[in-house]
Amino acid sequence: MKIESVNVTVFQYPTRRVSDTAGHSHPGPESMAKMAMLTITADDGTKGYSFAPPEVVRPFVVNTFFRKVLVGQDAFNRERIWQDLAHWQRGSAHQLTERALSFVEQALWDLIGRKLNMPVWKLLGGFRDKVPAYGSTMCGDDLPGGLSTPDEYASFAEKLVARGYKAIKLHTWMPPVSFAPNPKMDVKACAAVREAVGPDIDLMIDGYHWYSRTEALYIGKELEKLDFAWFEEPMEEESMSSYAWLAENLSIPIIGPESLGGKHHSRADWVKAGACDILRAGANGVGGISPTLKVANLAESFGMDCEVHGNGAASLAVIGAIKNCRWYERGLLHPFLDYDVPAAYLNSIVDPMDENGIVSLPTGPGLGEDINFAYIENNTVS
Ligand SMILES: O=C(O)[C@H](O)[C@@H](O)[C@@H](O)C(=O)NO
Ligand SMILES: [Mg+2]
Repeated sequence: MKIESVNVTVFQYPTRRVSDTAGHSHPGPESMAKMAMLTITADDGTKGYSFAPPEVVRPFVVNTFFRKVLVGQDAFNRERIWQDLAHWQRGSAHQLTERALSFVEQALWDLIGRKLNMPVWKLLGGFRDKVPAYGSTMCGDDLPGGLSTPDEYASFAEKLVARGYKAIKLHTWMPPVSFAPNPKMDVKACAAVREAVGPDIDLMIDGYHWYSRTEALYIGKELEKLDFAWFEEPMEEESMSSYAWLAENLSIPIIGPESLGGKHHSRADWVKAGACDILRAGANGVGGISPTLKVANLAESFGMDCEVHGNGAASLAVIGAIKNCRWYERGLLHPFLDYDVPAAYLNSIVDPMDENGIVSLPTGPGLGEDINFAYIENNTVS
């Protein structure tokens, strides 16, 4: 099955998610956003798809890297294609990013799964067809009735538990929110949520990512009193020694790295340095589904869990194939937004959750996205 073409369709769709000046999403007025659908077509007509921000898979990236490496290759030689692209990253002047690599690799997996008429998670190992989800909140805000006070976090947490979630992760306040960063406010939000949901719900925090060691130590010690399940990205992840120091000084599990580059390579060094108790990798951030699987397998070899970063089909493809991931990150959630409503270009969401907080993995071929091709065709902008 030779790869014949790699194409990108950019289309617009309505959204109520806006980004702040640090790139974090919050609810906002409805606006039209743009999305790119990356399509890999094989010589027998089989197609594979992934969705990406248009700038990540812009024409320069597709023409300069994707087409030159993929076209003419056997689509089943996915690892060879991935290695060839990954090696080009060094000489790409930072134009071939981990995220671009992730999205083209995901489309390749989707193509393979569609060709074999099997879900990717089953192709990769088929460990499970269901997974418990944690509710991952948006970052805090200053929206009255939103996530602007500890009590509003507590009230939202109660709603999430009523919806079925058995675990909740708080993204707390970060700049540009006026009073952030604020370790004491972070702790107050965590304490209010623990008070509201009781002792049987797993709680985690993912707060401001640039605290000092002493600020992170203070928060961590307070979280231990609240029996939090993990402490995520409180400091700059480029400083692995800071995380090793923090993990040495706290009993609460430290999880990471999430946003650090270096794919599965950097994560091996984190394990060796004792910089985390739980590994983390996302299929959009470490170069795709296979590198995420490599991180999960590395973690398993050291008796560690690997909590997959982010929601979506690619995350589920990995989680369905491995044992050492306890949760699916379902989010990001906010009181003002209904997560269960699919985006206009999808007929249904890929991660439906029942009243017990269990997400059933997609049974369709490939990544299992229920794509509304007619909508995309009617809303194509380039
Ligand atoms: O806003 C962001 O940085 C991301 O959405 C991130 O917060 C979120 O994906 C995350 O950290 N999950 O663990
Ligand atoms: Mg995170």
